[in-house]
Amino acid sequence: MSPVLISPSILSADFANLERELGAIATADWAHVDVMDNHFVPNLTLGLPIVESLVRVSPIPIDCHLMIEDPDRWAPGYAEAGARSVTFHIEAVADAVATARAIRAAGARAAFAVKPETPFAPYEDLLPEVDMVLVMTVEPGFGGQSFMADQMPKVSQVRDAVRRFGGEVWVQVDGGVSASTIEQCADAGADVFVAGSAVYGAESASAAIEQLRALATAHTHR
Ligand SMILES: O=C(CO)[C@H](O)[C@H](O)COP(=O)(O)O
Ligand SMILES: [Co+2]
Repeated sequence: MSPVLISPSILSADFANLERELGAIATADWAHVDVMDNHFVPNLTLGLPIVESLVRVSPIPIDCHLMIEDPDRWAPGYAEAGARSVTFHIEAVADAVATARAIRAAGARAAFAVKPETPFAPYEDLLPEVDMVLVMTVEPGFGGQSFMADQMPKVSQVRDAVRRFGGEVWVQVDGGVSASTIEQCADAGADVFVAGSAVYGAESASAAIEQLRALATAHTHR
C-alpha cells in the first residue's frame, strides 16, 4: 500500500455528471464525498440516496465526510450503503463511541473530524474507537477556500497522540490542500489528503493526483 492516500473531493466536480467525474479520479485512493445539511454548515449538497448510487458506480472507495447534525442517527446508514470510510464531526455527535462502533459494525472505517476552532486534546481518548482523525484546514462548508496553516500544530498533536496510542489511526487533512500546501501537511504528520479544487480545477485530474501523491510521499513519516 502507498504510504499516503489521496482523496479528491467531488465537491468541486460537475454534479450533473458524477459518474464521469468519479471516473476522472480513478487513479486516486478514495473519492471524498462532502455531505452537508444546511444546519451544521451553511450549505447543502447531497445525502444518502445519492451516496448509495455513487457507491455503485465509483471505481474507487467512497470516503464520506458528514457535515450534518445528528450523525448518531445518520452515520451508520452511510456505512451500510457501502462507504469505505465515514467521518462525523465531533462538534455534532452526542455519543461518539456508540456512533463509531455502529459505523465499524456496518463494515466501514470510522473517523471523527475537528473544525479549526475545536481542540483535539479532549478527544484523544477516542483513538481506540476510530480508524482516522480529520483535521479541518478550512472552516467546513465550502470548497475553494484558503488553507489554514495554523492548523498544522494540531495535525502534529494528533500524530503524536497516535504514536503514543500505538494503533493504526490515519490522520486526514481537508481544505485548501494543493501542490503548494500538501508538503507541510505531510511534514506535520498527515497521511490522508483531501483535495477538491486542486484536482477538479486542474487541466488533468490524474496528473494533479500523481503530483499530490509524489509531494506527500516525499514528506510523509509513515
Ligand atoms: O469538506 C470540505 C469543505 O467543507 C471539502 O472537502 C474541502 O473544502 C475540499 O475542497 P478544497 O480542496 O477545494 O478546499
Ligand atoms: Co470534506
